[in-house]
Amino acid sequence: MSKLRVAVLGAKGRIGSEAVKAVRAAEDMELVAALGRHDSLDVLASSRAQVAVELTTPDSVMTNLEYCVGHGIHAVVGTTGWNDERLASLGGWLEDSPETGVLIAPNFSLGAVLTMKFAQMAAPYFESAEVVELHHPDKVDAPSGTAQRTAQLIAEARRAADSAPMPDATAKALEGARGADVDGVPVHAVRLRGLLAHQEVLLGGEGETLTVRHDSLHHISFMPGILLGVRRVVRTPGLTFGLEHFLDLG
Ligand SMILES: NC(=O)c1ccc[n+]([C@@H]2O[C@H](COP(=O)([O-])OP(=O)(O)OC[C@H]3O[C@@H](n4cnc5c(N)ncnc54)[C@H](O)[C@@H]3O)[C@@H](O)[C@H]2O)c1
Ligand SMILES: O=C(O)C1=N[C@H](C(=O)O)CCC1
Repeated sequence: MSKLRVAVLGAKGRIGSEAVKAVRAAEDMELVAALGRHDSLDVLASSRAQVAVELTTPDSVMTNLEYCVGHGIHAVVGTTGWNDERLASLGGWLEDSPETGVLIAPNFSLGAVLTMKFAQMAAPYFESAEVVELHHPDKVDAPSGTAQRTAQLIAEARRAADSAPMPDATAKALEGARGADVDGVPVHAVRLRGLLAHQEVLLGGEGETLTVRHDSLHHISFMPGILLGVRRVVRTPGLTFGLEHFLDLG
């Protein structure tokens, strides 16, 4: 069976350099290109890449994806910065290239995907829910893509259950003290040397709390998800948002 021809964009970055190693080590894949910020995207076409693993920065990801989708190159995207406007642009490009698949995964680690799932399941059963994400201080965006997605899933689950508004008597606060409001869910971001990527979902009800915590301690934690994404995206046209769609989580 022929190997999947894979390119990595952001190949010199923290996660990109780990992805280069993971693709090289995968028996069913061939690393055909490893692009940095100043490399031409035309290397993707000339190297006949079938899948691009996009691990760059929020200011680069859209240009890269427009090129990939326009050239029928499937993409597995870990880069953050997604909003409705960006998703609509991507949707338009995919309409013009209906056989191309794009996976956007706010988090590739299994534990983080499960954290989001558990938070979504638990949210309707508690009065209060807040998200705390903790990352290394070189991260350029806040709150994390994972925390934003987690908050959206909590909000969707609470809406579906017709939950009452969360109790919060705060009448006076320093700006930022209650975190960012993501779809009505407070999200707090910590940046601390020594950390990599961590998240706690705090849920509270009368007389009890539930905390769901996940820790990525090394970038290797994201690799099985990236490789799974590469294998699945080539047979999944259109946009898939979230690695959970490629996992059998019930
Ligand atoms: N989804 C996940 O599981 C996951 C996990 C870790 C990081 N991330 C995200 O991945 C992104 C990268 O994170 P990082 O910590 O590796 O950052 P980083 O700054 O270490 O790496 C980004 C790399 O991309 C390069 N780059 C920028 N523009 C480029 C372009 N046009 N073409 C090719 N390369 C380009 C930069 O020079 C840099 O080397 C961030 O958005 C981060 O939040 C996602
Ligand atoms: O280190 C990062 O940067 C990470 N980014 C993603 C996010 O913003 O959720 C995933 C976790 C690590």
